[in-house]
Amino acid sequence: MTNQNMVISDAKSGLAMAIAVALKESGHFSPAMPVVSPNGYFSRKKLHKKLEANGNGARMNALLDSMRASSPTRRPTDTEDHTSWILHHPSALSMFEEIMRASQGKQIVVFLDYDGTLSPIVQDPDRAFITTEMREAVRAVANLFPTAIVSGRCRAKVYNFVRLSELYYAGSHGMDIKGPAKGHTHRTGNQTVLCQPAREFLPMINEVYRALMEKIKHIPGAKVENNKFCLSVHYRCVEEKKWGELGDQVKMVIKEYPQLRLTQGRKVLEIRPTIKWDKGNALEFLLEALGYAESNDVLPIYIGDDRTDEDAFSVLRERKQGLGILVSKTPKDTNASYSLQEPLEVMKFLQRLVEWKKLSVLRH
Ligand SMILES: O=P(O)(O)OC[C@H]1O[C@H](O[C@H]2O[C@H](CO)[C@@H](O)[C@H](O)[C@H]2O)[C@H](O)[C@@H](O)[C@@H]1O
Repeated sequence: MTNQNMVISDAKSGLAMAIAVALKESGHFSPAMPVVSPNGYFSRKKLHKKLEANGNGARMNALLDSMRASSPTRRPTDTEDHTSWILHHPSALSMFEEIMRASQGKQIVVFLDYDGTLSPIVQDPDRAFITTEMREAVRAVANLFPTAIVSGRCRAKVYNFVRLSELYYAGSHGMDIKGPAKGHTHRTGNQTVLCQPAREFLPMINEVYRALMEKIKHIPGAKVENNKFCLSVHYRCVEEKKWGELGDQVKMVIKEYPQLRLTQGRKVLEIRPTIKWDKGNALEFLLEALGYAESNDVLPIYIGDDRTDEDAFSVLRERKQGLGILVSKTPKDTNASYSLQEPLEVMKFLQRLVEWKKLSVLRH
């Protein structure tokens, strides 16, 4: 990807705009710089004009822009864009044999995001169920490889959806990790893996949860979800004209808490501690707990659909180890190497992994 031709996801274009605004205001913006349009495609001229038209860039609501941009269904994807993106992020199903060849002699460890990866995205977060077939596919994988669910949801909630005691669960974006029930452990023996690096933030998170509930209760469709060590403010069911107001209320509440930060997911604002701990750290923690911290004999496979999964994809890139697989129907800026289109394809990939392992055991 050249500087001139920078492609970025819808979800990130709002942030890119905000960065461009900041650059312009700081005097560092030049029309010659590569930038991104709200369509996900770079047009230096257009953005420069837009900034000019806005006069004082500070008036632009960067958070609202970003919320708007995080709706991947807003524009149809250009076939050409998609074809070129797929060339760089081929389907993990069509490349299955090649992927498996790379795993020769290595221990596969499977990491799975939940929403949008194992369950389809639905309007009501409390009804994001996985199918029985998907559960069975995950169970079969977990019987053959150490397997973890890494989710933004609180651990208890994601466990209630998945209901498989043989898995590792990393809830609250990896800030709450627990190992499988006794009898299902891999190399961790009988030790309970437990990691809660944000424990001291619990009272603060609960306080902010109450404040947010109060502040947004008049906005129809808005919902705050308490994910224990972090909070999710959902706007999927909020009328778009109210998004600005919702964003303002959230910013107003969290400005009183400098130890908390705001990130974004799919039609959701996430409030989490400023500690440097994310899904990437959770992945590293689990590999270490399994005894593969410095090992070359491991092939971690991480499958996820959201921005927060990018932290884990980045870790795999940095380690030059393993496979990041992005679940997406549309081109997105990602650190993943492969793609799958939707949860149904994730299930097929998991089923194939199981078949492949069983066959390779028979062969040896
Ligand atoms: O890391 P994940 O397991 O992907 O969790 C991220 C967030 O997922 C959930 O919200 C998303 O899915 C909902 C159900 O499909 C959907 O209604 C919402 O718009 C999505 O953002 C979950 O409710 C959040 O708490 C998680 O942080």
